[in-house]
Amino acid sequence: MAHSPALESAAGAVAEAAAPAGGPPVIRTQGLTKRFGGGQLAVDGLDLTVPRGSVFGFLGPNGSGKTTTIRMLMGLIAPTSGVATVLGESMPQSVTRVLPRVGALIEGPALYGFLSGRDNLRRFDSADPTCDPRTRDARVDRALERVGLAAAAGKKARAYSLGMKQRLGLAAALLQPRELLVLDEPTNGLDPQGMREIRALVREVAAEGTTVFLSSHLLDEIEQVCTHAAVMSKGRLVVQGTVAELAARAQGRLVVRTPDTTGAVAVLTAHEVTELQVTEGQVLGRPAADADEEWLPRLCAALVAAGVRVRGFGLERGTLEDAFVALTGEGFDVAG
Ligand SMILES: Nc1ncnc2c1ncn2[C@@H]1O[C@H](COP(=O)(O)OP(=O)(O)OP(=O)(O)O)[C@@H](O)[C@H]1O
Repeated sequence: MAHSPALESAAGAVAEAAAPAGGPPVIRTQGLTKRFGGGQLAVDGLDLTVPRGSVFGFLGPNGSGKTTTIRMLMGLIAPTSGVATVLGESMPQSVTRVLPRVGALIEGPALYGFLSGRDNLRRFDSADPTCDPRTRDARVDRALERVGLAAAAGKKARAYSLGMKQRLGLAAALLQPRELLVLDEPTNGLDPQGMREIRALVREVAAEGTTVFLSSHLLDEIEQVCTHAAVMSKGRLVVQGTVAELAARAQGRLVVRTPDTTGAVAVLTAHEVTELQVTEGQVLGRPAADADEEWLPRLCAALVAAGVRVRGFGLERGTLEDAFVALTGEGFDVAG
């Protein structure tokens, strides 16, 4: 996508509207940029603001720069330019102070296949110098319970399904209460039930006061669990804000149910409704961008006056997917 200054200023406006009422953001980046050795510009001038207490969805198609951003935020790779602060500290400079306050699941957990799920967690716990060894077993059991792996805890990790491995990774991130949980595509490879369970867990962790930052290429996932979202496309931030604000930017769709579709199309066209689609007993269309509140009842009256038998009439709410398509001018499932 060619970069649009209009989109950039729109992104800034929404970011300001979504800024927290009090307290510094949990994650903030300014001009964060990563150019890889081969010249690949993976992240380009990213200004991101993640409010404390949010469930923040980091959304974008494959290859849009999400993992590269997360790796910079976690101090795993250094940015080419720009700055990132996490929990008020500069990254990667303060990585040793910041990481104990963050639970992270990035690119799948590093597990020992020959160890059981429980022993893998014990290993993670013992690698953390802040964890008291005397309470280790209780912590490990609680984490296994939370992710639904208590019954499979004695099995070797190599016998785990992808979903079970993902849950074990999440259990590792949840061993200690954290201020921030960072999850890179946490539901990738899970079946619908597994996805629901992870989403429920994310809501639960957020309700306890942990800020959650999760990346996803699934729009409906973001709509279901996130309070805020940022949309990436080809390394650049397209927009960020609350999910409600973003969805509100998506234009609604007009739906007219009528047997008189030809007459309805004539009236809708005269009222500047575009992208008309006619199906059996129904006409769909896109209202003009500047349509005001009074436009809808006026249009309905015009349909009736033209003798169109209106059996149903209304505006359907726009989805985040509509917003994404409207903002980027591209479908969502394109590789970057
Ligand atoms: N180590 C690397 N060296 C060179 N290019 C890289 C490297 N890592 C990522 N890239 C490139 O940077 C771009 C962004 O990749 P990134 O993995 O951050 O995207 P993503 O949004 O997380 O996608 P995915 O969900 O597929 O991981 C891609 O074009 C990718 O090929």
